[in-house]
Amino acid sequence: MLDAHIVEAGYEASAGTIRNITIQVQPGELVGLIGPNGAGKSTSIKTLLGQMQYANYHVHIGGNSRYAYIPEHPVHYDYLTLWEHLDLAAAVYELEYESFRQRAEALLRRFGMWDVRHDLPGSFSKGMRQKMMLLVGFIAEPDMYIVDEPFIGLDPRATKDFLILLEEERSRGAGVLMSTHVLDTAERICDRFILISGGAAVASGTLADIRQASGKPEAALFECFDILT
Ligand SMILES: Nc1ncnc2c1ncn2[C@@H]1O[C@H](COP(=O)(O)OP(=O)(O)OP(=O)(O)O)[C@@H](O)[C@H]1O
Repeated sequence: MLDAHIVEAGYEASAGTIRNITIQVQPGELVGLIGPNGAGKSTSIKTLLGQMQYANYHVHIGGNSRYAYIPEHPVHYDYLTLWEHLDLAAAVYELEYESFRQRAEALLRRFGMWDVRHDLPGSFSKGMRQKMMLLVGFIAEPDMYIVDEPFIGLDPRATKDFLILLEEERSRGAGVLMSTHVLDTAERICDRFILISGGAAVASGTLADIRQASGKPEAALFECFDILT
């Protein structure tokens, strides 16, 4: 489980860009971090990961939990092939080789990347690089996924495969924190939401809680989003 309270964080000590955000994710739960451009979603995620230059926060990732971070913008090593990226992740997570190999093959085939496993990411399209990030994240079967805007760049088939895989991982007990702008999908798949606007949490809870905060008991998530941000 993930339990975090961010008092304040930002790019400079003099100007905190986010403040007072509490993020909790239980095993098997999918929590959506939503908010307009520049609201502070990525900053919140980078704070959890200890990547912000200036941050005053408390974060606890339960027990010996392993987590995977799937970044919004793909990051890769130019001279490692797709397979070598997976192999590197397997080494970092200390996976047993044979089970790693089987899982890697299954994931690569599932996402249509088996035939390009020995290619360098420089030859991949944007969406293929994004898929590579998903595969690197999924390879270790971690206890917690922290995913920053996964949908931009994925085609409908990859989006569907990603959502099915996420569901499987959740039923195994993995928790997920996911930032996204794709509100109709978020409404369908998230258990709870944290709505961030202007660097602070303006509402959080289930869809019913968010509706209540927006004063519209029947509204879709995007209508609540419009009212609250
Ligand atoms: N590298 C940076 N240097 C300085 N300020 C930054 C930097 N990146 C983001 N910011 C500022 O931090 C604030 C929060 O940005 P953040 O990237 O967390 O927003 P976001 O909610 O993830 O937005 P988006 O939906 O556009 O990805 C914004 O005001 C932004 O201008």
